[in-house]
Amino acid sequence: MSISQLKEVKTNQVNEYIKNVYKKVEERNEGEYEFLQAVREIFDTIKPVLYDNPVYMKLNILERIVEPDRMISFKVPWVDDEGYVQVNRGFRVQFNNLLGPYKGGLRFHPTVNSSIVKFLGFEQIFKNALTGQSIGGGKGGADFDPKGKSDLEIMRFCRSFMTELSRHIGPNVDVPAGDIGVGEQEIGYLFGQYRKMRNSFEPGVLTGKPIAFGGSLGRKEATGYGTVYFVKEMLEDSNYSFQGAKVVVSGSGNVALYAMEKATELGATVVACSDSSGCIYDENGLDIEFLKQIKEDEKERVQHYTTVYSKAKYVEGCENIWSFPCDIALPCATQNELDMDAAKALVKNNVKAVGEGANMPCTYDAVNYLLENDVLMAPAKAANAGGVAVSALEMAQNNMRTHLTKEEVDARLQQIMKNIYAESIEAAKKYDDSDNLVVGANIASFIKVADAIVAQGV
Ligand SMILES: NC(=O)C1=CN([C@@H]2O[C@H](COP(=O)(O)OP(=O)(O)OC[C@H]3O[C@@H](n4cnc5c(N)ncnc54)[C@H](O)[C@@H]3O)[C@@H](O)[C@H]2O)C=CC1
Ligand SMILES: O=C(O)CCC(=O)C(=O)O
Repeated sequence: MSISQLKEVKTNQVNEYIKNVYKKVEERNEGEYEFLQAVREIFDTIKPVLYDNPVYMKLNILERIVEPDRMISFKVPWVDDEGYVQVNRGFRVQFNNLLGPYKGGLRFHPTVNSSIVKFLGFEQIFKNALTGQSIGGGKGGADFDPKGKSDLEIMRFCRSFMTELSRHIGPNVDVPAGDIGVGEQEIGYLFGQYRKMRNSFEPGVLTGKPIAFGGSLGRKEATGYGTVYFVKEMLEDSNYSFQGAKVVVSGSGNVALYAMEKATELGATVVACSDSSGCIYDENGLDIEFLKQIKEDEKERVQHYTTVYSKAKYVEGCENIWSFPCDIALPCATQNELDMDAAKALVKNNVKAVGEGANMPCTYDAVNYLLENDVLMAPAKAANAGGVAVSALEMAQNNMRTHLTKEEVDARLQQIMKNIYAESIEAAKKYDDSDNLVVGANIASFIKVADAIVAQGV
């Protein structure tokens, strides 16, 4: 057999293996579109690694990686302010703990279901591997909508949620944190109930805690800052920077606010942001301090911004955010918020770079369209890994009963984001002969997890 024939045989074996495993994943997870989307993106990008390491196929790494260690689903009854009992469904997926305790956030949002939790948990495995810290992959949440609930209702919900979750987690077992709808306040209530259930003060069981009982300085800012640090590395490689750039950010929650703050600090003008109702736009730049005040302290909608800044424009409908011209787009709200139409609008307006602050914010076809049109693409697994990386620093501080300063955390975060960029670009060049960071981040993280599976046996 000639060398080219041999290569063809090997390529066919890889394609056949991937096709067969994906078919099983589809059958086992019918209708779980977000999860299937996340799996497909990994499978489509790691072919060269399987080609070079056939042992991964012999040991059936793909089928082992896509099946969670366990998926927990539970009832969360709670009493509303009118005295009625409400029931929600809670979830925790413990995907794998090959590299460290299961680690990943909790999301409280009405759309939470097993597909959402599994896609997030699956992404978390690879993201956490990229951080270079000892953390495995997990995620959780509930179909509870905190919007419009009183503080007391949120507290009662959190305490009921933790009553069940507490039996499945622990500082060396599984360490949840925040995500959409779960911030410092919810983590505080969850921690309070865990402490009561266990009669034990174990700060390392949750991250994103208030500073007073073991939270890390810099955790609140870490995901947004980290996204901007990653995009900065990517831009610099193309002789470009945030200085003077026009930036559009979707969302106005934890990730979005701190991405806007850091981009502004680096000399960019943030011209637009959004919430689930609509967008605000000001070509002269938004006042980020004021935005933080209305979102974090006053819990207002973004439209409220225009009551003080009358020159800013409010546009109904969050999907309109991508029609505002910009050099850099940072989707920081939710999954699949940037679709093909949005990608086309961005390309038409000559966008230079897209940095994913949210998890899987771009649809599969949008990512490919952006790449085909030479837009620099910072994929979520790499770009938003700063939050969980600082969570791991919080765990380390809790273990050692010590505190890092905000400056120390920020310096560590910057170095971690630089390392993730370097590893991802190196893998892209080695396996894909390209600068494609989507491929690079997937391959760099996949190899770490696959090697751990091999080393730890069946
Ligand atoms: N909080 C963290 O440390 C991390 C969060 N992420 C991801 O970042 C994204 C945002 O999370 P957080 O900022 O923590 O949540 P958050 O609850 O603080 O904020 C979410 C924001 O998005 C807005 N929103 C929801 N759907 C929207 C839509 N379709 N269009 C525009 N805005 C919309 C909400 O109004 C809110 O302002 C999520 O995808 C999350 O999984 C990723 C890594 C870490
Ligand atoms: O800080 C953490 O543990 C998790 C953050 C998170 O949920 C994420 O990276 O998507």
